[in-house]
Amino acid sequence: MKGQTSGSYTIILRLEIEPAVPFIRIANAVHETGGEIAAVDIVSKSKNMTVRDITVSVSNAENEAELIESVSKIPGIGVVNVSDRTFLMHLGGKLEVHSKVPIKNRDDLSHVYTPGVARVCMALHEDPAKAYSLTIKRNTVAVVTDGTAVLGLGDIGPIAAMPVMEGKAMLFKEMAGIDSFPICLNTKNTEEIIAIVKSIAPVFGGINLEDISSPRCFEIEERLKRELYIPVFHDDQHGTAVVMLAGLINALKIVGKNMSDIKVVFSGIGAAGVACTKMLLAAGVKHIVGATRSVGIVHRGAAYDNPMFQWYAQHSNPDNVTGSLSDAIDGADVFIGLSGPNVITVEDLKKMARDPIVFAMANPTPEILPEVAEPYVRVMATGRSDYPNQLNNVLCFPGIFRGALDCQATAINEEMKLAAAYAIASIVGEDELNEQYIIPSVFNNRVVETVRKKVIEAAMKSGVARKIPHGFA
Ligand SMILES: NC(=O)C1=CN([C@@H]2O[C@H](COP(=O)(O)OP(=O)(O)OC[C@H]3O[C@@H](n4cnc5c(N)ncnc54)[C@H](O)[C@@H]3O)[C@@H](O)[C@H]2O)C=CC1
Ligand SMILES: CC(=O)C(=O)O
Ligand SMILES: [Mg+2]
Repeated sequence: MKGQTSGSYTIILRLEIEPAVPFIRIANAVHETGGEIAAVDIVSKSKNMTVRDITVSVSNAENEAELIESVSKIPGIGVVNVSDRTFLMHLGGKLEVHSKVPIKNRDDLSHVYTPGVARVCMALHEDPAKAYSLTIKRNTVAVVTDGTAVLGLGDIGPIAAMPVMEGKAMLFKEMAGIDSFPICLNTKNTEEIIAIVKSIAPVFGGINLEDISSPRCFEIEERLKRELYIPVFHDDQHGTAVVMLAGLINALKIVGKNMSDIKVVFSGIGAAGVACTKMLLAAGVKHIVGATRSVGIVHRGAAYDNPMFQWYAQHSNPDNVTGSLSDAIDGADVFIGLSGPNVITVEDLKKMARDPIVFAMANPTPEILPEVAEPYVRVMATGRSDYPNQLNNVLCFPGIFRGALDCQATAINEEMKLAAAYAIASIVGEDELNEQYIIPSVFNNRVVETVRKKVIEAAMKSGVARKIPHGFA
């Protein structure tokens, strides 16, 4: 089946090719099945046989099978092996622990371990605050999940969640130099999760909650924030909201509209949808309507089991309209998708107000694909790295935690989140801003430092910083 190929679905075909077979036969077979050749390498060459690795982007598993069959049918070609680059990068996991001090002899050993270590233990026993200078606490964050809302894949459990959590830990390290560790819990019980996180908290300078489904995520975060003295941050709520706001600040400049005048429609009222709604309300948006697959447009007068839907009904939908997502989108200036794949259509986009802004942020498959939506929208963004305008919480969590850890903040509060959003938006200069560039790249090395600086300033101003880092007065 042909479809859109993706840089993240890449296979490597190792082929034995007899000399009589022209390469164009292979290229045609790949092309005809919808694959795209990304690279060709020679592994070995002899008089009778050339072994090549052909790296090919495919659209899905069905496309992969079709492509392999088509190539293997070419006379004089043998398919030796097929490997998947994404899986190869996960072999053995993506993280390891390094020690900072070499242990080469007994003397080293007696300092880093017993007997020397005992004196350090007793110093910490007398003054636990010294953990920030004498242990890994200063620079270590726990990435905690129960595997119940992993990307848009849903409740796939703690083991299946590991690759995402290892990925988040890598991003903390690569982007912000923060050490972090994936902690995937084999329980969905709210009280158990709270108790476990509180029990492991002594090791960590911060807790990043990840991919915990709503509405449990709200209580878990609220309780941990109240009961711990280190920052607790549910990334899917606040990291997403910060980045979404940054994107919207810039997108509105392009279309010449104000926060206070726009109508925003949300698909998905889970962790991310609720937090983004709160962030927009704080930023001055007055007209927000939210819908989900299960209950349609959330409105006053309906009885919802989910307590967050009750809250949502009270704080959105000023005209108290009812119906489906498709009804809600009528006349909307902005669509924000934090739900699941392919939930809106071109017909829905045609009903939006002038210069539609569409943030289809569901991962890995957005609410509508950019190539489908683009002819009908002015600004299009997704959560993915293979399209322009990547609105993904990775733009926020490394920098916001870097700032919070550096000033030993007791919390990450609203002031710090707003500061982070404006910091991210500010990186795209007025002269650079355009429909394809509303948000800086994840690889823009100014992002983390700019967010860190503004977050530290906001933490100091709002009274949650316990330490004034060097360079801040
Ligand atoms: N781009 C980004 O940075 C981020 C994107 N997300 C994406 O947002 C989505 C929701 O994440 P969370 O709020 O953490 O999950 P959640 O489980 O807390 O909430 C999901 C919400 O989406 C709705 N939903 C799920 N599948 C749907 C479908 N096929 N059609 C319509 N509604 C559907 C549910 O009813 C619920 O309201 C996921 O796809 C996730 O990958 C989440 C966080 C960050
Ligand atoms: C990006 C992210 O955190 C998510 O899709 O869940
Ligand atoms: Mg997430």
